[in-house]
Formats: sequence, structure tokens, C-alpha cells
Amino acid sequence: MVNSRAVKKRTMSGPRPVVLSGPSGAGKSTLMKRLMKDHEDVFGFSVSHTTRNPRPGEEDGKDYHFTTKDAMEEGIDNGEFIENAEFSGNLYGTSKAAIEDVQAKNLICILDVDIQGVKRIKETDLNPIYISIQPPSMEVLEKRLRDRQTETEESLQKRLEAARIDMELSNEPGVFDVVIINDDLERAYEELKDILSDDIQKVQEAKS
Ligand SMILES: Nc1ncnc2c1ncn2[C@@H]1O[C@H](COP(=O)(O)OP(=O)(O)OP(=O)(O)O)[C@@H](O)[C@H]1O
Ligand SMILES: Nc1nc2c(ncn2[C@@H]2O[C@H](COP(=O)(O)O)[C@@H](O)[C@H]2O)c(=O)[nH]1
Repeated sequence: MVNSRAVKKRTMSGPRPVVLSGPSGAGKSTLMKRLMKDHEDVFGFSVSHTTRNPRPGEEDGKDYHFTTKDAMEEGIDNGEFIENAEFSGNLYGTSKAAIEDVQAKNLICILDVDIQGVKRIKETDLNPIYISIQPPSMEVLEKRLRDRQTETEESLQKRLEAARIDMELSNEPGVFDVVIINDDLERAYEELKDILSDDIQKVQEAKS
């Protein structure tokens, strides 16, 4: 892991993208939504494709592009995705268009992907900042996932199994630039904001 100063570099082509990863239920969406709400016109979300069913309140085209396995596989075969992975029995993927849509607006592109996505993005020239959001423990993670009431018992067990692998890999040197333990939400959010503060300021200055 390098210090946060070292990850505050930017690509020449515009704001450097941010990859948020970490176990399902660790708090990625919670932190990301707050970051985007508090910094309007700074961040843009890379809307992934998925074959899973929408949860109550999720909007097609905003939270995900909800699609079928056949359509997604066709898109993958046509080279429309920079990465894709199977997670908890469903396909997920980042389309090139999802990233281009954000970059065209000169916003910091945020990608929310699992650990497989992280590995695949490392094979591309996207050059994002890699941030892992981790829960304080497996017990806390399981409680958060159960309390969220979005998973069947089968899906929950698959997610916990994936989380064990994720938690091990996230500690390997060089995988992530920064690992944030999301125990106290306020503290985790302050840490995330601090890591991105230079990038946020540069986008704000460019717009003023
Ligand atoms: N620091 C925290 N303390 C307590 N609860 C939290 C904290 N952070 C997030 N939560 C809660 O934990 C649950 C999981 O959070 P969230 O949905 O943001 O996780 P996620 O990492 O985005 O999961 P997924 O990858 O499945 O989308 C939510 O109900 C959220 O309100
Ligand atoms: N490799 C990818 N992983 C993705 C993508 N979009 C989301 N995800 C990850 O999937 C799990 C489960 O998400 P959920 O919304 O069903 O709870 C989570 O870890 C996400 O980070 C993607 O495009 N590629």
C-alpha cells in the first residue's frame, strides 16, 4: 500500500477514475452516494450492467443497466465491456460506454466493482485510484447484509464466501492504493474524502 499523497496523481486525459471495491455489504454504495451528493458535478457513476434482479428502489440506467444473460454475453463477445465477472450467480460488467459517458463530462468516474473487476481493470490503461472498503469483521459484515434484507439465504452465503476471499486479497501488497475500514461511517467517509480531496478541488476549479 502506498500513502495517500502518492495516489493523488492524475492522468493526462482528465480526472483520474476511482475504483471502489470490497465485500458486498461493506458500505461502498453508502459512501459513494454520500460523496456524490456532497460534491455535485464532480463525480459521475459508471453504471454497470448486471443480470441480477433489481432491488426495490433501484432504477434501470441509474443504479445498473439491468439486462439478460444472453444480451450481456453478446455485448461481451462484441468487445463492449472493459471488464466483466460472475458474482453470486449473476453477471456484472463495466461497459466502455459507461466510462466514456462520465469522462465526456470531465467528471471523476467512480466504478464499483468486485475484486475480479479490480484485477481485470489492472490489465487496461484506465489507471484509476484503487480503494478497498472493508468491514471491521465478518460478523459485522454478515449483520449488515442481513439487516439490509436484500438477499436470500443462498445469495447471502455466496456473498459471505466471496467476502472471505476479498478480505484476504485486499491485504496483499500492491492490490489497492488505500484500504479503508468502514467501522464508523463518519470516520470512513472523512478518510475517503481526504484521499480524494486534491482531485475534487481540481475538478471544482476547472468548472469555476
Ligand atoms: N459504517 C456503517 N455502520 C453501520 N452500517 C453501515 C455502515 N456502512 C454501511 N452500512 C449499512 O450496511 C449495509 C450495506 O451497505 P452498502 O449497501 O452501502 O454496501 P455495499 O458495499 O455497497 O454492498 P453491495 O456491494 O452488495 O452493493 C447498508 O444497509 C448500509 O446502510
Ligand atoms: N466486476 C464487477 N463487479 C461489479 C460490477 N458492478 C457491481 N459489481 C460488484 O458486484 C457485487 C454485488 O453487487 P450488488 O449490487 O449485487 O450487491 C459488489 O461487490 C459490486 O462491487 C461490475 O460492473 N463489475
